[in-house]
Amino acid sequence: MPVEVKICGIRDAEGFDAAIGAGADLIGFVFFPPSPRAVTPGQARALSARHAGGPIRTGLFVDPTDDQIAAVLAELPLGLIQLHGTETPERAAAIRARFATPVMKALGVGTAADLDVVPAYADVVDRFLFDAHPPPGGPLPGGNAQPFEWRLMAGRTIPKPWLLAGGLTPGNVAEAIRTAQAPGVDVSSGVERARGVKDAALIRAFITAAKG
Ligand SMILES: O=C(O)c1ccccc1N[C@@H]1O[C@H](COP(=O)(O)O)[C@@H](O)[C@H]1O
Repeated sequence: MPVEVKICGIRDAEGFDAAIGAGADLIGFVFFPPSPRAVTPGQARALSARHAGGPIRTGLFVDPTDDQIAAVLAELPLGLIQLHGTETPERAAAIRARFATPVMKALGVGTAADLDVVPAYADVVDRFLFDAHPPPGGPLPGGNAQPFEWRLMAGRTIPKPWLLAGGLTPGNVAEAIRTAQAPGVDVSSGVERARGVKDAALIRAFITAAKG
């Protein structure tokens, strides 16, 4: 199976077009205002309309209310809702049911014990994303360019498709995939020339390295 690649935090046409052109499987729009990558639903809709079909449009939310999700879906159909906060399995199930949209739960990994919660989500989400824990007291629960020990994922049976994230770059993604035995990867900081500013050449290099 080819490795799946998600390019997250797309905010402009350069990043969107580069991700599409290089063959991204998923594109992430961040609907979390404190993030330097945040977009409004209208901005995401305009970007998404540049290309019909193609990558799964993923909406990234952090402990969202139903109203926040509804406001986005009113502008832009999403193929996947990414929950990157402290959403419980019950909350993830409720979001999935109410919006009839697949859900990906992001989980922070620092030790093997962090994976103990996976079974609780297995029946109520469609995908998992494994990211590093955020720095204590930091403003963002993800998107911090922080890797975790990739070997913690090796040999694990994860009951749904999953993406490896956290501190990935064009230079380390191939090794990360091999070490974690990851079926997919997700990147934000590693394909930016400045915080929140995607770089087309880095996006192309990342996708080439991940899929190569
Ligand atoms: O990207 C963000 O700003 C962000 C904000 C809040 C929660 C998650 C966020 N990003 C996710 O984190 C992973 C890892 O990011 P990075 O590559 O280490 O910068 C990213 O792929 C997004 O899914």
